[in-house]
Amino acid sequence: MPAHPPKKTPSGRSPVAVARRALAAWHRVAPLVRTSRLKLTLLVVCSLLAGLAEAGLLAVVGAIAGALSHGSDQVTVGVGPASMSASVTVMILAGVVGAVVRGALQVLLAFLPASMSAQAVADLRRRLFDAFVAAGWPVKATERDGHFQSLMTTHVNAASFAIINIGTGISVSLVFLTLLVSAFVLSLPAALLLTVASAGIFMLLRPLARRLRRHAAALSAENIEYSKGVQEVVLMAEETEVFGTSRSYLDSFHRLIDGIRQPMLRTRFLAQAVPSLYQSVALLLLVLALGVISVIGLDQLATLAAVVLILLRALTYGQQIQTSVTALDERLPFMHRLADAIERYRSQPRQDGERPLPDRIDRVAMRGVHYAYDGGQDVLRNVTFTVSRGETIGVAGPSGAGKSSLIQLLLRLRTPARGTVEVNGTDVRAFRREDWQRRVAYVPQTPQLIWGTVAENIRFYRPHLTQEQLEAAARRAQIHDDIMSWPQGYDTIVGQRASAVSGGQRQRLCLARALADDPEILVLDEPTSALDVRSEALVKGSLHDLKGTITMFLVGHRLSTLSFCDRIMVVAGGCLDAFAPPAELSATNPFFREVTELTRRQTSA
Ligand SMILES: Nc1ncnc2c1ncn2[C@@H]1O[C@H](COP(=O)(O)OP(=O)(O)OP(=O)(O)O)[C@@H](O)[C@H]1O
Repeated sequence: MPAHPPKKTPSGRSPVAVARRALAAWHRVAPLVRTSRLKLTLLVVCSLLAGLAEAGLLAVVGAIAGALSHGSDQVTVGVGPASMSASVTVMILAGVVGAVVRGALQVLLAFLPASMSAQAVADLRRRLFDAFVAAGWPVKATERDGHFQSLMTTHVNAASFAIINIGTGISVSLVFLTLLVSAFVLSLPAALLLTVASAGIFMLLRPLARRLRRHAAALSAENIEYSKGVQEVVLMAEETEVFGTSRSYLDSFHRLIDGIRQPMLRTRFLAQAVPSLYQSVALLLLVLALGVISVIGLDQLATLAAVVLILLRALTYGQQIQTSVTALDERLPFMHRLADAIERYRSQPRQDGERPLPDRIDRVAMRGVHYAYDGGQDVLRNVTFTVSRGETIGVAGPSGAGKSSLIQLLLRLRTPARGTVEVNGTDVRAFRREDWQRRVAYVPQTPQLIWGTVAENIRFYRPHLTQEQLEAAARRAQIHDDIMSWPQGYDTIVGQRASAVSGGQRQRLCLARALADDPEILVLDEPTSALDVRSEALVKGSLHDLKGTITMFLVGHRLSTLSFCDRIMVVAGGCLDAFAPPAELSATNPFFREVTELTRRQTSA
């Protein structure tokens, strides 16, 4: 759910509505171009200069044409009541200079939006990534699969084009206005007459333009659905490989593809057709100009030619404004989603403390801890225990009892709703998270490998770890011999889908990762549940060797995994039902007795 309802983009095509939409777009884009203020100012100045250069050039061209048609070698450019005369040669030279200046300004005007866009994309990706990384675990844990990838790629790309559209939009609007003002300055009556006439014709095209905008919005929505679908194709590749690609699976994806076809056809068609119609309007304007000439006579031919040329160019820019607004309409939903995501990540930052962690962690405890997900019912209730340094603790209990939730509180991934997690008698929230992360290690139930070498996987972005430390950790995790048997040893490339690494090897590689920085507390979530017998024996061997040297918390469904623990917590219905050595639990705890009996029967069957 977004942090707040998505802001609705104002609709309509009246100048007020377009201005409101442009403002809404600007509201979204402004934070992205904050670092490019100088470029933005340069864009405005260059646009005004380009408009003036173009208007001047067209006025000179019109005046030269007028002079040549009269057989005169003196060219007069009239600006309102004032006028300026020079020879044809001087005017042609002035025209060449004007054309070169305008060309140079246009190159700059193409460069500036591109440069602002590239800068904004880098800034946006950094902000998004930093916000995600700094967000608390509850936000990350609820992130939909593939959503973050989509934000960082598709959405950011759309935003980059939106910035180009905004830059181009600002530039062409200013050139358009400058040309319009120039036409009025040159000849008020001619400009007024032609503007009113063309505005009337444009009104006739408004329904088409409105339709184009509607289809563009529909296309944008379909594109977002489509990209979600594509993400799932890869994400679910293994499952569909196993379950098979049924007719309904194929049909559902084909429907996504077909859903885009109609809005795309309509948008692309209208995007082509509308500009052509605008060009037809321009031709109509020419015919109209001939009519005006016949009414006001040939005396003012030069000025009139300049006004017609300038207004024709202004029309082209008007059309570009239209194109920019349509493209922005397509891209704004992506920008709203990006802004919502950043807001959501930032709204729940990771909690941190200020005090350094004590040199020795002698005791870890929970006191009256309650926890509930998203304001729901308590899934942990009044959990209280103390564990001493070097103890090996098992965490057992039925499925859904709250074992993983308890472990997540211990890892500081989540914060208790009530009660405290304590270290040496002090609330753990008081201590720096960075210290906690360094001295508390974790091996999740399904550990993940990054795409990189074995050494990079064990080091896991901790550059201070030496090769010797990596190898020592690999030995403790009983994976060193396997690594040495691989062709490139510690330089062998592995990855999440690399077939060279078995499930058991992956588990032991991740155990080596956890051990590499000599943690004082090690938390393992079901470390052997998905392993073959040999891998399970190897992992168990490692854990036996670690016993007593490190404080260990071991979540396990199979009691065989927990049999070597000093004490076992039995979590049931969110409460700590029992906490005692395995032998004592066998005699006193019903859950423990039942599971022991079931395991015994399975083994003897
Ligand atoms: N992210 C979540 N949002 C909402 N409820 C959750 C979430 N994660 C777990 N729960 C609920 O909290 C309760 C405890 O779940 P938890 O995963 O801690 O149990 P568990 O003992 O580890 O289970 P299992 O052995 O099956 O992994 C369950 O009722 C579960 O549905």
